[in-house]
Amino acid sequence: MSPLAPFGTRLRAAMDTRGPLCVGIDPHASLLADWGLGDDIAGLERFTYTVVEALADRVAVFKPQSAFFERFGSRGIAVLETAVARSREAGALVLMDAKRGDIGSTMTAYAETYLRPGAPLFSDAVTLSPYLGFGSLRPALDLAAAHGTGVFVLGLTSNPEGVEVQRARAADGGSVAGLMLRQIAAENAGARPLGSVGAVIGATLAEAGEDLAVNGPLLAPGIGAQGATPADLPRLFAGAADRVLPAVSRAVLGAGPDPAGLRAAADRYADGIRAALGTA
Ligand SMILES: O=c1ccn([C@@H]2O[C@H](COP(=O)(O)O)[C@@H](O)[C@H]2O)c(=O)[nH]1
Repeated sequence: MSPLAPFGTRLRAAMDTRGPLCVGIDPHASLLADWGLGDDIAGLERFTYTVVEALADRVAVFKPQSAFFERFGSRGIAVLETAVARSREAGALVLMDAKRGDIGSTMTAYAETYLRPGAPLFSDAVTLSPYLGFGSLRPALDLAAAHGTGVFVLGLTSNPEGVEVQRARAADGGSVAGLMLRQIAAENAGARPLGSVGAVIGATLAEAGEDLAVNGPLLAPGIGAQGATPADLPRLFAGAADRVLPAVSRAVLGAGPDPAGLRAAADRYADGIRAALGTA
C-alpha cells in the first residue's frame, strides 16, 4: 500500500474537485421507517449501501455516524466497515464521526481503530473530543500525522448545550473552545495547502466569537434538520470560506430511498453552499 498524502492535502483536492459538501450517513430508526425499511440489519444494510452507491461519485466526504451502527452490535459494525471501504474505493473521503475522547493510553487504541492503515475501520479522519484536555489527543494526532490521516476536534458544537463547557472561561481568561482552537492552529502551523487537524464549528451558532484561523478545515454540521442553512455560512465563517466543510445528514437522507432523489438533494445543498460561500 503506497503512503497517503497528508489528509489536509487530500481534502483540499476533494473539496476543489467535488465541492465542499460532507454528507452524513445517519441511519436513524425514523429514516429507516420512512424508507420502508425495518429497524434491523437488513434495513441498515439497504439504507447505508444505497446512500454510498448514490453519492460516492460526487460528495467530497462521507461522515458515517458510528453510533447508529454501534446500536446493532457487531453486525452493525460490519456494515460500517463495508460502507467505509466502498466509499473510499469510489473516491469519497471518509470522516468517521465517533467523537472519541479518553486518557492518552486509551486514545492510542481509538487512534489505531480509525487511523492506522489496514485496520478494519480505517478511515481518512475521525472526530475527537478534546474535553479531557487537548494533550489527551496526542496519540491520535501523532498517528494521523504519520499515516496521512486527519482528525476533527470538537470546538464549538452545533447543539445548544455545548456552550456551558465550550464558552466557559479557561485559566488564561479566554474561552475553553478558544484554547482548543489555538492548539489546533499550532498543530497545523506551516501546513500547505491545508492542515490535517480540523475543528468542528456548528453552523447553528449565532456567531463564532473566536479566531477560526486554524489553517485547517472547519467542519460545519447543523445545516438542514438542526435549522441552519447555507445562507448562515458567510456570516459565521467570514475570512475562512475556502476552508469550510458543511455537513448535512437528515436533510439529504430524507430524500431517499430513490437514488435520484438523494443525488438531487446533495447537488442542491452543494450548489447552495458554493453560492453562499462564493466558492462556485
Ligand atoms: O457539533 C456537532 C458535531 C457533530 N454533529 C453530528 O452531525 C450530524 C448532524 O446530523 P443532521 O441530521 O444533519 O442534523 C449528526 O451525526 C451529529 O451527531 C452535530 O450535529 N453537531
